[in-house]
Amino acid sequence: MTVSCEQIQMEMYERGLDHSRRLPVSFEDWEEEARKILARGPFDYVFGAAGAGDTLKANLAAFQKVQIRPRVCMDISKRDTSISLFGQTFPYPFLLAPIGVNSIVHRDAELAAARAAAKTGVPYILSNVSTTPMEQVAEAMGEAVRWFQLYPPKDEQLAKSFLERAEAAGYSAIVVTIDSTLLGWCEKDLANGYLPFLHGEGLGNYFSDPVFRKKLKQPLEENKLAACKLALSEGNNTCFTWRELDKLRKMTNLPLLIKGITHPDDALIAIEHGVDGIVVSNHGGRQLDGAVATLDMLPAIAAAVNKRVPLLLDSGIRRGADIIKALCLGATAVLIGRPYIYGLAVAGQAGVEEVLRHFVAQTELQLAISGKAKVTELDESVLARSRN
Ligand SMILES: Cc1cc2nc3c(=O)[nH]c(=O)nc-3n(C[C@H](O)[C@H](O)[C@H](O)COP(=O)(O)O)c2cc1C
Ligand SMILES: CCCCCCC(=O)C(=O)O
Repeated sequence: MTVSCEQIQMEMYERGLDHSRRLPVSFEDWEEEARKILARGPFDYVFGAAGAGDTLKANLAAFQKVQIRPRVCMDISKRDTSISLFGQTFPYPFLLAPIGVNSIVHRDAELAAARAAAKTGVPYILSNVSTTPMEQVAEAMGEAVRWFQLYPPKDEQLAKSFLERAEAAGYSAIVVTIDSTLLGWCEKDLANGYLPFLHGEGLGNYFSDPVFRKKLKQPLEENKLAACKLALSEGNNTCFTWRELDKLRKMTNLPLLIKGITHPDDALIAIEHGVDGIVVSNHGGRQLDGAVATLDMLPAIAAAVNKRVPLLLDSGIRRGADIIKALCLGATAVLIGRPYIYGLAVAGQAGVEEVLRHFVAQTELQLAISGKAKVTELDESVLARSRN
């Protein structure tokens, strides 16, 4: 049974009476706690963005520009935050975004995030560059819903192997990320000289893959750095075009989403190439600095796509209000990124659970106070026309 926003709020007020049990509430406080706990390299890796960070800032500003126009005296006693995607019903309109290398923020890494997602009923998208191999994460999640994110490697046999392993381990959709065929210019990481993959972090799926291991000139244990560099070079797949997407499409019957779309024309091309869903994303401002904010592009993409496939959105989701705004502008669901990683850094699985409970409560509360009882009733009429 799901808990209501009132129950979650009451529990938080009561727990707050006991100072020793307090956890952060706002995104900014989780971030600040994580900053205190983590070493500079890992913190900057998560916090940082490409270049001057203009896109990261634009993502957040785009949400502030949109305002909700509430209606009052509506019957909001029975609230429904559930959505349907690919024939499945999910209790909330959000999923956990694929975020790699969780081991740099907490020793339990992806296992903690995945367990928290499973416990809360939120689908988990496991990153291709997780530290924990996908089979171990699947085992920790039992029957809970999980999707697998792929950075398409240059080697098609390796791509096939990743997809086959994901399907065998019960991942029920594939998210192909296409905005990161080169590493972004992340100034903090360059200044810190910190790229976790070169330390062997985030390569659990590669190191456990038989196709990848066969490609190594020396056994992994004898030359780990060479293996790390090979994995990175597989992921830096600048030859990936729509033709390669066609090949991936043929490799799996699972629903396939493309992540990293910000242009309506690319959304249409992706549909022509058989994708089942689109994630409107600029990678949280970590790739192209100066790129458009995702929320700003959502209406044009939604108009072009015209409900042929579901749209998901990420980059800048910090609170329940952001989720409501994205849904009003045409998203079926959103992905939560940095907020849950800060929860993981601060308190492991319990921290991710807490962050997710806040999103659960806020989504329901914001929905209700907007005057709507179901998230599926949200549309542009709920917003004030004061964008830009
Ligand atoms: C530390 C970090 C690692 C990430 N790793 C991946 C990844 O492995 N695969 C992927 O598709 N996106 C990755 N992303 C991008 C997220 O999936 C998502 O698009 C982004 O976090 C959304 O922006 P936000 O966190 O500002 O809301 C990563 C983001 C961060 C912050
Ligand atoms: C092929 C390796 C790409 C790693 C990018 C990790 C990531 O998505 C991020 O840090 O952002």
